[in-house]
Amino acid sequence: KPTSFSKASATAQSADREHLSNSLKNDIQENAHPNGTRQHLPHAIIIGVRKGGTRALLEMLSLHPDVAVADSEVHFFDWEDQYRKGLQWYVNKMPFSNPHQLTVEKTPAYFTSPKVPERVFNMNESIRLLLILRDPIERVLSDYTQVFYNHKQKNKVYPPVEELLLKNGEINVNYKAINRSLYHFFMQSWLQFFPLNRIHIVDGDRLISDPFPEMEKVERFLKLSPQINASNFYFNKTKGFYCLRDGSRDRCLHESKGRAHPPVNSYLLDKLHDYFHEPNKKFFELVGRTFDWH
Ligand SMILES: Nc1ncnc2c1ncn2[C@@H]1O[C@H](COP(=O)(O)OS(=O)(=O)O)[C@@H](OP(=O)(O)O)[C@H]1O
Repeated sequence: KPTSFSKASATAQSADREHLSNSLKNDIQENAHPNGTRQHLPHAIIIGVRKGGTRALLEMLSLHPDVAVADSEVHFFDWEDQYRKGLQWYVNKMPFSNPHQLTVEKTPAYFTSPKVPERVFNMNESIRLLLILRDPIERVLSDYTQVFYNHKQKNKVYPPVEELLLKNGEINVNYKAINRSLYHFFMQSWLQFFPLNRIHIVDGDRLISDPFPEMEKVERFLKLSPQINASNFYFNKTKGFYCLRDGSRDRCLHESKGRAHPPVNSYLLDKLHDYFHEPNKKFFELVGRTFDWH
């Protein structure tokens, strides 16, 4: 059990716990399909980070025959109205799978949502968690780009990136995209409920540049037989990213994945590097590992 188990116990009276006891895990119907497949609570969850490469990770994991993935983001633990629907609702969102398969869902917002670590712990304290992180500055720019395009789709204007990143000449710490890249802050919350060896961190920058070795590590963490191969990946020059090859089927990620980021001048980049230096260091200490972040 995590060392902070007593902390979790102390909050056992919380509304969440009561809510969960109303939908006891034993009462859950693992809906059976006539073909023998069933829906299960997830054995592993990709908890984030937003824009870290969560979709790529899920798609790459689904190359494995012993993995069944929920295609859409479920947002069970982070959206109050969904969480109130209870675990049966959650199971109903899961894919039908064979007995030998692991069920996996991904919701990138879980990592940064304050109530989620305890809620996941209450469901299954020995669940395996996958966290994909990339250079915090790249993540900020990717986050900005995502929101920029969301606005564009609705014919709305969105401020230039510099305007959001800076306030009175300093990094705007209230800008959400900056805040979400403070990995050490959110990681601390997860480590209050889960030991480090239950959280596998995927290097999102490496998943982009050379996905196969990262996926081998994921297979090992999930105790899956090594079935994903280097031949499952090929570099698509037009897309500028690796795409997947599954039997004779080739597929790249959606065009919204791998978009160009706005150019940022070197003055602002230096400021961002300075700003993230300490938080990154704290994160490396927390997880006992370093990453090639600039
Ligand atoms: N193989 C491959 N193909 C395309 N894109 C890839 C791939 N591997 C990782 N990525 C990176 O994934 C980034 C999007 O991250 P997420 O899927 O976590 O975004 S989201 O939070 O679900 O919106 C996305 O961010 P952007 O480059 O900013 O679009 C990609 O850099």
